[in-house]
Amino acid sequence: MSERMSERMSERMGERTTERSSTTTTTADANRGPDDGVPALLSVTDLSAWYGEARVLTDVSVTVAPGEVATLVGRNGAGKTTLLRSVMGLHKQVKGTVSLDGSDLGRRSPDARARAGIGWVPDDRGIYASLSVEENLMLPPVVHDSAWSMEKVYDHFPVLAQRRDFPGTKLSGGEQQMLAMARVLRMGSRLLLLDEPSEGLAPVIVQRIGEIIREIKAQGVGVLLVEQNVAFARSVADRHYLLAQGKVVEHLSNDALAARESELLTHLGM
Ligand SMILES: Nc1ncnc2c1ncn2[C@@H]1O[C@H](COP(=O)(O)OP(=O)(O)OP(=O)(O)O)[C@@H](O)[C@H]1O
Repeated sequence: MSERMSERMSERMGERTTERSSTTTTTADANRGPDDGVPALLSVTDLSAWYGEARVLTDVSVTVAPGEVATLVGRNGAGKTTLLRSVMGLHKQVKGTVSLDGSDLGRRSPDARARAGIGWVPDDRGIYASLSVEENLMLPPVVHDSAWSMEKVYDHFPVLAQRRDFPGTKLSGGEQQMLAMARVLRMGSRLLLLDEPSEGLAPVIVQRIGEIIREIKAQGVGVLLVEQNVAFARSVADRHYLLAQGKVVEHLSNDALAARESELLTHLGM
């Protein structure tokens, strides 16, 4: 693998209020899973982030339990992608704690975080255009014994089996999204960071992506999902963190989000 490709691999593996809330996040909440007795897979505690002098996240705390889907919702610029990038270790100007299975990841590199079980699916999907579907799937290392076999990948994503020899350039947006998700599952990632997986996709493909997220969840994988499409977020997630100006301003159950969907769409520009 060339140095450039290796660098890009690391990037891909790594990467690139109101009081009406039904539940409001506190630091104490962030240290345990959402359900009593369920330890968090991911705990982000009091995370702040900067670009130069500009502070874009302030004391954000979120958790994701195994087999749980939590979303980050909020208008453009709220800090959602920066939070995912910080969890992956791609954004380095941060303060606060990110723990996986109770272990503080400290200053570990994106590559080390990927090896620890965090899978990054960036909004541009990060497919290697010159490589075939199969090569894209085979390139990253297997990092955990829960890694999906190629048979399992093709069983869950039959379209990828049909396209296995196609170069990345010949895939539709939906196929690229499925390939990006399949790639981290083949690695054995236990926590997926998904950045707007429904963006730009036809409704029928969005529906399929939703089915896949529910299947992944049923297998115990945790998902932290950035999503602007509230209906889609509601259809796959258990809980929602509402971000505004770099802060978690509300922590909503799925029912609470549903009850306030039109208000959120109108007032938050989502
Ligand atoms: N590379 C960068 N340099 C400087 N500021 C940045 C950079 N990337 C993002 N920002 C700023 O950080 C803030 C948070 O951006 P971020 O992309 O995390 O928000 P977001 O909620 O994911 O929104 P979007 O969906 O538009 O990406 C915004 O004010 C944005 O302008």
